[in-house]
Amino acid sequence: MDRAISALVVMGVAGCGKSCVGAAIADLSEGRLVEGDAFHPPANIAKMSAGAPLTDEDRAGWLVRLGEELVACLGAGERPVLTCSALKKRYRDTLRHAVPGLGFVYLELTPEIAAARVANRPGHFMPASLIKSQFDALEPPDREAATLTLDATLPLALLAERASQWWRASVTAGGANSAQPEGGEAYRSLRDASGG
Ligand SMILES: Nc1ncnc2c1ncn2[C@@H]1O[C@H](COP(=O)(O)OP(=O)(O)OP(=O)(O)O)[C@@H](O)[C@H]1O
Ligand SMILES: O=C(O)[C@H](O)[C@@H](O)[C@H](O)[C@H](O)CO
Repeated sequence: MDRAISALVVMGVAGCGKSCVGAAIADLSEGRLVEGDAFHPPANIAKMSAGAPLTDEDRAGWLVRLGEELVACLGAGERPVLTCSALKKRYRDTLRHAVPGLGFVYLELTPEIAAARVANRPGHFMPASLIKSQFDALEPPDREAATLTLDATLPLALLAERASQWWRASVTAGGANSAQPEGGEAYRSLRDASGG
């Protein structure tokens, strides 16, 4: 069944730019920004603040809650842009189960840059010491349907424009092209490597 991308998840490790890029995409696309971190239970925030990485169990309820929030937004006629690390494929599948046809924008960067960004962000609960565990858990969404991989070091405005263009294209293709992974551009796993 043809399906347009109704909602976006901006994903990647801590420090990749999910909040900044997600907000910029929401502005450009008349979407509603949903900050995934706001839905972590206090125990998860306390655990990360103490320098301990989250486990699959820690994240399970959080991901279900995020799926519910996406459904509620769509039910209210909004276009949600969710920021969520979504590090593993099964995490992304939990969100896809809640919202079929979900699009993922993956902000890719190196551990070194992620650590530097997290270290230079005073007042945020996430310590740079957890960056390695983020990459240890990361399963890049290569070859998964409806995913766009972007270089997280590109200028913020360019990242937001490319993601918004891709989302707009998916809406168009949803009416005309197959939703199969090999179908329209919006449904393939794309890597935008054209640089700045
Ligand atoms: N494209 C970019 N170029 C340069 N710096 C960026 C870019 N995107 C984000 N940053 C900077 O990197 C830091 C992390 O950005 P942001 O908080 O949006 O990442 P995040 O993925 O939401 O992090 P977390 O998952 O830890 O909340 C911030 O200081 C931000 O200003
Ligand atoms: O899945 C995770 O390990 C967590 O969601 C982290 O990614 C934090 O939410 C976020 O990055 C805070 O900085």
